[in-house]
Amino acid sequence: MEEHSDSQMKIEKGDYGYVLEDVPHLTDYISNLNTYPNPLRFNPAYSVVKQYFIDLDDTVPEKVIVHKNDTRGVHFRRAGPRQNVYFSPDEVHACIVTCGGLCPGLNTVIREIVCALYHMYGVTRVLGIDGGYRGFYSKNTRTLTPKFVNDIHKRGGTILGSSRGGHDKSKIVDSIQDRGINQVYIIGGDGTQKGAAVIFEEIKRRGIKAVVAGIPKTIDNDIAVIDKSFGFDTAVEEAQRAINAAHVEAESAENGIGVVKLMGRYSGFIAMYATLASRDVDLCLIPESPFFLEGEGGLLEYVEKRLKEMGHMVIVVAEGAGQELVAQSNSATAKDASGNKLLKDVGMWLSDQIKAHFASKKHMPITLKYIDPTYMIRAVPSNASDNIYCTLLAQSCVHGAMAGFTGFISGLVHGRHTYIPFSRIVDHHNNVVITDRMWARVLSSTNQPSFLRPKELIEFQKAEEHVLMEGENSSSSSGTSF
Ligand SMILES: Nc1ncnc2c1ncn2[C@@H]1O[C@H](COP(=O)(O)OP(=O)(O)OP(=O)(O)O)[C@@H](O)[C@H]1O
Ligand SMILES: O=P(O)(O)OC[C@H]1O[C@](O)(CO)[C@@H](O)[C@@H]1O
Ligand SMILES: [Mg+2]
Repeated sequence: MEEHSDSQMKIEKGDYGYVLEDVPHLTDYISNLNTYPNPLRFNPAYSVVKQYFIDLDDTVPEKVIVHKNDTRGVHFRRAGPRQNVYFSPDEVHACIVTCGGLCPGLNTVIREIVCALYHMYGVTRVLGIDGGYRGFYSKNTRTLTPKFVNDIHKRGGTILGSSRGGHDKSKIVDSIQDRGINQVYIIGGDGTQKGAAVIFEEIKRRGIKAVVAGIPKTIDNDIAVIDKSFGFDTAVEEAQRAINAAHVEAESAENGIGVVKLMGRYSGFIAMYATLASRDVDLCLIPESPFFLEGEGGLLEYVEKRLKEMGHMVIVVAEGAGQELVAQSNSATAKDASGNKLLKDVGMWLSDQIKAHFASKKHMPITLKYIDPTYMIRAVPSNASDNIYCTLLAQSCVHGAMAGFTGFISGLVHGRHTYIPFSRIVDHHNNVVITDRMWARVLSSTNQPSFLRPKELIEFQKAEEHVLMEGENSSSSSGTSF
């Protein structure tokens, strides 16, 4: 195998077009490190497992749908415990931080990192950093023990608190160095993982023996490469409650309309999945699919038609949908502390537009109820399947850190736990591909028009072909496509 690496990527190439997009390791920049037998060998629960340790060469392919003449393509290192580790248990001083918006499952991930460190590896020093990145240099820490975290997975939010903004590289790495922290677990979204990559580079530059490991988080489910982000299923499940309420309200009134706004800043995965799960939705609007209100084939014409047919309708709108239309009536833009654009309230705007349209149609009075459950769907504790998923992500992350890997996130790729370099997930988002079959399923379930004129449709198809030719997997790189 020949090895190519630069500061961004560590790539190994093998036969038949095999590519390993590897993650950094402490030995890349520190020589003569001691190794120790993995303590799991002596753990009564795990020592009975036939082949518990991961083969050093195990990797997971990025693409599973292949053709006869395809090259083997990109692979990621398989996650899991290694025979030998690069830390002795009493040497480890770990810390955990949560950043960005809330997401169901954050507390489960915290709990399971602490428990894996204690129970699998015999580590007893774990710190919680309060209030996101700025907590490293402006707040007190708290000691995390299995007893302290025992019940936290039953609560929504994060016991550590979270924040946006406040990423100061030097102050954060100074704090890590001053406290003697040598394992940094960072849970957060794309912004957080960009920040984690910067921390990793600085730690490496200073030559410190400390690993940086991320667990990607966002209920929007738009993180590249991975099958699905934790908390997404819970959020979709919770969204059903709002959609049900909207349906009940709409059905009970003459020409009743229920409008539900769901999260999704750049991508419509929550809206799309909540719509498909519910089957009560007549119109689903997402950021990826443009729409227009007035005239033939427009949204208002469809609403009128649907009301005439059914007597009621339910609309689900992702918060990032139609932002360019809303901006025409309200052009002020603001940003949050992390520099993310603050969105206009498309749900309220859409409700007003629909009301105004029907106000002029005296023969067709409507009753519209607007439900905004945005924060309710992310503030709940994670459901059963997300709890298990969070547990495995946390354990994988701990195994990787103990094995000396650094600058990685732990993520599920086609059902296998892997270590993925930061650079692969921070550079672009996953989006709903509206020329994929999944979006077609939504259109056929709601019966809504696509709002795309033939010329626009051709442009979307061309853009998608271009992405595929560049070797990307489009939305099927995410396990959210079937
Ligand atoms: N490019 C960057 N470099 C360094 N730090 C960053 C960068 N982008 C964001 N951060 C830091 O990461 C933290 C979280 O970022 P952000 O508020 O964008 O949330 P996120 O992790 O993307 O999660 P969410 O899914 O809620 O958007 C903030 O403290 C922010 O300062
Ligand atoms: O109001 P906050 O906390 O900034 O979070 C809102 C954002 O968080 C997200 O869930 C991203 O994770 C977006 O969908 C949403 O725009
Ligand atoms: Mg983000």
